[in-house]
Amino acid sequence: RGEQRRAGGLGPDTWAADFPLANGPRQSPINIIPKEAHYDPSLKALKIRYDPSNTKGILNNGHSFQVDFVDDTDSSSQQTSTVPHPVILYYTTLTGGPISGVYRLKQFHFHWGGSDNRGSEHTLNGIKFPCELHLVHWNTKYPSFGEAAEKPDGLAVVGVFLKIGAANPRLQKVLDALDAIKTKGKQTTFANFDPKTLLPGSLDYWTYEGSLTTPPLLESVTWIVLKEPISISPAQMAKFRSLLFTGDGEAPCYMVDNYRPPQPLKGRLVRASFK
Ligand SMILES: NS(=O)(=O)c1ccc(C(=O)O)c(S(=O)(=O)NCCc2ccccc2)c1
Ligand SMILES: [Zn+2]
Repeated sequence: RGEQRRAGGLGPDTWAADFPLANGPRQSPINIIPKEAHYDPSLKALKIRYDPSNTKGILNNGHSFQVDFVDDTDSSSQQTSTVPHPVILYYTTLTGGPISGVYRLKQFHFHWGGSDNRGSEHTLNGIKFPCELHLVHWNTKYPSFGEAAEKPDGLAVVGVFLKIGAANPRLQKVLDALDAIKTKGKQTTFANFDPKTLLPGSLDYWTYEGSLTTPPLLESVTWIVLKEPISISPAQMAKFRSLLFTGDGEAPCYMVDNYRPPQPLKGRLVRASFK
C-alpha cells in the first residue's frame, strides 16, 4: 500500500533513508507467537515502584502524547525557582524481570489506530490490538537518559495491550487532560498520577532484545510485553483519535495510526516469564 503520510514526516517505510538502523538486527516491534516463546524459570517477577509525586506533565509531541516523570538527578532541572526544592527521595523505578539494576521511568505514551482493527505495535499471533501503552525506563548505571539510549542495555520499555471493552476508569484522568493538548507542542500540568494503576492484574510477560519504534530506532531496549491486556471503551478510543498530529494554524490531521508495524525477528529469542 502507498506509504501513508504522517503529519510532520513520512511513515515507517521511509525511515531507512535517514535511519539505517531501521533494517538493523534487533528492531521493534515484533509479532509475538506465544507457542514459540521459551518459558525461562530464571526470569524474575517485575517489580514496579511508581511514586505518583514524580509526575511532571502531559505533552502532545506531534506523534503521540506522553506523560513525563521527574527522572534526573541534575539539580538544575529541579530548581525552578530560588526557593530550595525538597530533594526527591526516590524515583519511579522498574527492577526485577529480565533486567538487572534499577531503571527509572522517563515517560509513558500510547500508539493507536484509526479504527479498532489496528493500532498496536506488537502483535500476538498476527493479531493487532487497537492500542498499546509504553512505559519508557532508562538504566540508572548511566548518567542520563540520552546516554542510556545509546547503550545495548540502556532502556527497558513495558508494553501493555489495550482491547475494546468496558470504559477503563483508570484512563479517565489522562483522557480528561487531552482537551488541553489537542495540537502538536501543547502541554499541560499533570500531577500525582500513578501509572501503576494502568497495569493489568497479572504481570506475566514476554521479553526480547529490541529497539525504539520511532526514529532514531536505537537498539537499546529490553522489551517487556505484558500478556494480559487492559480495557478501553470505543468512546475512550475516540478521545485518543481526536488529538491532532498538526500544530495550531496548520491544516488539521487527526493523530491516528501512529504505530510501526512488526519487524523481522532475525533469529532473536522471545522468552516468557510464565508457562
Ligand atoms: N515506542 S518507544 O517506546 O520506542 C518510544 C517512542 C517515542 C519516544 C519519544 O521520544 O517520543 C520514545 S523515548 O521517550 O524513549 N525517546 C526516544 C528518542 C530519544 C532518543 C535519545 C534522546 C532523546 C530522545 C520511545
Ligand atoms: Zn511507544
